[in-house]
Amino acid sequence: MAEAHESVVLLKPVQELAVDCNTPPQRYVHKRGDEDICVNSPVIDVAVIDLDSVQSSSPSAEQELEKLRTSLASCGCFQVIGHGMTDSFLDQVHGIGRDFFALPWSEKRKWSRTAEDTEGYGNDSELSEHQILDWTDRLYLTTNPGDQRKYQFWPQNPENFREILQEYTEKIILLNQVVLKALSKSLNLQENCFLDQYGENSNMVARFNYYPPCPRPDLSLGVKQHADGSAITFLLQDNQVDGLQVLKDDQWFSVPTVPNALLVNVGDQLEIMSNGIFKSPLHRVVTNSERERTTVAVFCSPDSSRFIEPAEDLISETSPRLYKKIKNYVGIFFENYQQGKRAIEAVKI
Ligand SMILES: O=C(O)CCC(=O)C(=O)O
Ligand SMILES: [Fe+2]
Repeated sequence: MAEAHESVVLLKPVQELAVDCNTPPQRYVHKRGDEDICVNSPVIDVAVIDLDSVQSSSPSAEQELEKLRTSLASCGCFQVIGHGMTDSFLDQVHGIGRDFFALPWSEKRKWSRTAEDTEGYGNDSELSEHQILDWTDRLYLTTNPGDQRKYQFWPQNPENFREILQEYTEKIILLNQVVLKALSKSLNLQENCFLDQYGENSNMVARFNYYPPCPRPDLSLGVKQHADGSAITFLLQDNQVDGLQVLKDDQWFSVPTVPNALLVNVGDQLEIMSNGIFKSPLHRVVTNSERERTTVAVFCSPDSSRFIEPAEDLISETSPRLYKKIKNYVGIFFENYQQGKRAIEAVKI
């Protein structure tokens, strides 16, 4: 048991590897040509949507919804402001992640993932010996439903960690509802159309991502290219350091950080529910040699025991149903991910 724990889990944290490292170990190096790692990509213009305005009864609400639809069609994401969270609260959320990763390894490892679990503090899960590992350490925690939390992985250092993550979860639950209603309205659907598929026990997982400086940003990636298996991901970026890139028309673009905004990313499950109108974009994270970067992603999905499917009102003779009715998409996602495949392909009709 102890041995399994050591061999499966305690890959040396990237944060420790990065100390005095001139070049990343081979397991972290992408072959030239497989991943064209361009650190200085052009910046993409991601729309900034004001949720206050979307919810108002003024004519600007329609314009804002139109902007939302256009941005999603163009790059699969948008930035949201008017979400009701103050700068100082978002700083605190970011701060509990930054302060946690600043603790010595001996302290952080008290919340290490174990061989049996996907949650806790650790780095890339090694799924095969050929896998190229991501230049990142993570803290991965189920936050909702509350009775599925595994508090043995929730740090108590910094001491406000649990309290802030609890408050952030409550706010994201509400934000997720507002965003899903706006997305439905932007397609002229009943406002609860997507939300109804979520059920009572929507699933939320928070992932604190820490990217240490990397001596060769041209060789390694913070996160290799992927699409999210969620319905929606809310990403609190690092105000100081960029790194996220999104693929559009076969080209990588940098996603800028907008102060006090959360980046909303379409995941595969919303692609299914919208019958492919909203596309779950491929994205990745590049590194830099100068500065560490910390982000907080919250992945929101319908209750895993419920079936999801394309909204009935989006299906017609001219736009036939494109995806199967399925449940537990996150399970399907990881099964495919392990084989290096995109799960969304497996659920297409
Ligand atoms: O840290 C980032 O900028 C993005 C992370 C990401 O894509 C993920 O956690 O799925
Ligand atoms: Fe992602």
